[in-house]
Amino acid sequence: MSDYEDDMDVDGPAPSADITFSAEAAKGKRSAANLPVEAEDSLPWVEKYRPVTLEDVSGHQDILATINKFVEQNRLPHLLLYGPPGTGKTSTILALARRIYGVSNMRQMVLELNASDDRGIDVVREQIKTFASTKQIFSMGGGASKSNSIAGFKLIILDEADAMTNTAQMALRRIMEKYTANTRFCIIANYAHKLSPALLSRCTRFRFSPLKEGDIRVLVEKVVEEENVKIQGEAVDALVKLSKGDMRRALNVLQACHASSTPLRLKNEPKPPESEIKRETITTETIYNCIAAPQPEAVKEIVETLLSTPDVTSCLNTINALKTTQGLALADIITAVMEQLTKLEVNAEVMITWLAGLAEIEHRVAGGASEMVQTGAVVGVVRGGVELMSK
Ligand SMILES: Nc1ncnc2c1ncn2[C@@H]1O[C@H](COP(=O)(O)OP(=O)(O)OP(=O)(O)O)[C@@H](O)[C@H]1O
Repeated sequence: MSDYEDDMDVDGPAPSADITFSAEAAKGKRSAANLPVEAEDSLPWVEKYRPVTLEDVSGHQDILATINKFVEQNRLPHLLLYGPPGTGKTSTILALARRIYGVSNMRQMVLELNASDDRGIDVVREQIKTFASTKQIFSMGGGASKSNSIAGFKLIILDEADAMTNTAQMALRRIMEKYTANTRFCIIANYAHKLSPALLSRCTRFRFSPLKEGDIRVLVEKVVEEENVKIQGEAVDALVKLSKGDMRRALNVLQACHASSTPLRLKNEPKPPESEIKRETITTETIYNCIAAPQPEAVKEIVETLLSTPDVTSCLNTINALKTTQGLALADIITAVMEQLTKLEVNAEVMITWLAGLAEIEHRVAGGASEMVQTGAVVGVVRGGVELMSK
């Protein structure tokens, strides 16, 4: 679009040596594509399997189609990518930057800042100013084409922008206006409602929803094959379900379970060939333990006891015994119990008692209330609903 193309100005002072910027340095996020093979071995899988191109990003077809259209039309508005963690916001913008600039030019053209750093907006402003005003010293190449004029814009990625104060957001608004001539901003946040309306109105918004189980499964199965993970089919099902749309969580849990299923090696012992490593099989139980989610049998026992035992003390003892033996947190028990209760066919009054009661307890637990007292409250709420049934 012409309003983006006309006002490019890449002249300015020579690059300053003292600013630190890198497309992928923030939060230790690095692309496996740029690393030597030996280093890849010790990489967390979330980095090793981070999408390199936009085609590698799972799910979010509509968003990817629109972003691809922007590139084809030589148009790059300011972007806001928001949504829950581990859904591919950072990966998408890095893949887009790679597509626009090519790997070799990214260092010069992309500045990634973590907006929640406590360096303050003044430092951020200074970094942006220096970055935006430095001259572009590369000749287009390495994937970027000369006719592709959006490659002339610098890209500033502001991660975790929702952690910025209101004052910082106001300052950012000004900064965005000032450097629009040769710079585009991509704001990344978990919650759009924590961003000021003034910032929101300057960006084209994309909501990254939790990934579908099918999308998570495809990558998990690929990693299982490539890393020789020994895992039961049902354990993959449990992993995909318990990840709740968070791909980072799925890969981290899989890697942790794989590591714990691999026999320990002595410090100087060389790594044996893959075929000789005797790993234990990862089971559903391993996955539940690693995620620290209550095992389905434990939840079943808790729910059955709560529904069928009028003796409140006995209910409390059952929950407390399971909490101790399985190391469960009350917050996780509440979520699991609620999931089970909502599957029951009961009248509206009972269901409202359960839902409203458990929601309140969860809120209190999140605010630091005593687990012991709140465990009693769970028993009270569920039994209260059961008593209503018999009226
Ligand atoms: N849509 C996806 N397709 C493929 N891999 C993904 C996707 N989403 C997340 N991942 C995996 O999870 C890791 C974390 O993803 P990413 O950093 O893009 O998430 P994010 O949405 O930016 O999360 P946060 O809000 O916590 O910063 C990636 O390195 C990648 O391995």
